[in-house]
Amino acid sequence: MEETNSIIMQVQDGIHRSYSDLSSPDFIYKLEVKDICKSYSTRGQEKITVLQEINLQILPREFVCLVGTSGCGKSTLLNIMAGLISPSSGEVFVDGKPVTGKPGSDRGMVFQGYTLYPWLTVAQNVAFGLQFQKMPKPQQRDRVCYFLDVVGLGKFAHNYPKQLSGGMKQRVAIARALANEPALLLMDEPFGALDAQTKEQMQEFLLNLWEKTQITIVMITHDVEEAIYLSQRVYLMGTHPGKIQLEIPIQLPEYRDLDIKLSSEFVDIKRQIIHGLRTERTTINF
Ligand SMILES: Nc1ncnc2c1ncn2[C@@H]1O[C@H](COP(=O)(O)OP(=O)(O)OP(=O)(O)O)[C@@H](O)[C@H]1O
Repeated sequence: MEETNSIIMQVQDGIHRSYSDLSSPDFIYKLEVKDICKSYSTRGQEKITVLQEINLQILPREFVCLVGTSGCGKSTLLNIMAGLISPSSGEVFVDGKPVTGKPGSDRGMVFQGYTLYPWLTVAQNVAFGLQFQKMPKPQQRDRVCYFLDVVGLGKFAHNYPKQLSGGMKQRVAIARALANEPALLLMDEPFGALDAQTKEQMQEFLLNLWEKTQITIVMITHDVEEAIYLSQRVYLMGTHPGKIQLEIPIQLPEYRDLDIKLSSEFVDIKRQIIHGLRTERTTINF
């Protein structure tokens, strides 16, 4: 392989996306987390440090998952990336620009709970953010139709959320985030509430969507198999305080089907991550 400074060196076999040359002076990470620390002051108790010196660099069009034991600070970190909460120190950059405000057209967010507005139709939910951009109505309609088709829900535009299954609701939430055309999608356990079968369908759907788009995705999950199946890199977070414990490049072909979960390569990676999580759990002092 020729590209010596490219992340594709980490991937064996299969078809690769051509990432830019990391050594180029013009190279800008899609997302860069620099020396992030976060402490909370709790009433009557001393300050707790939740995140300590977190540094991450995410490439354009990468799919990266964060895993870690409960309470290690994953959601806090994702919310800092989104600009929903401020770090105590350090900075986050998207496309080289510091993150200062709430998610907008550059950063989309999808949460675990079904965060749709129950009084709005599916189409109105997807259009919600577009109204704030003051986009003309015909353009809004086109954009909503397009993204409902992308998530396979074109026929449900006039339905209400209560008429949809859990997986369908999450697809609407993804369409709503995508409708703003973010270059970066931040997902906090988006499939955590789904049954095993729907979850696998959604994993296939998301991987397919990612393959078809240029989008960069950072996702939190408790499901180690999900993290390996979806991403190019997994970060294992340690706890008390939260920190990056291990970075695991996922050396699997980029185009994957669900059966890859049964392969020996996949199981080897799973073993590595599960051992990392176990070690972390046994070193926690409560
Ligand atoms: N607003 C807050 N004030 C005080 N402590 C907080 C606040 N938000 C989170 N914490 C604490 O920060 C730590 C990290 O929480 P966070 O939700 O980021 O963890 P997590 O890894 O996402 O957990 P889980 O996997 O269970 O969702 C926890 O100990 C939590 O109690």
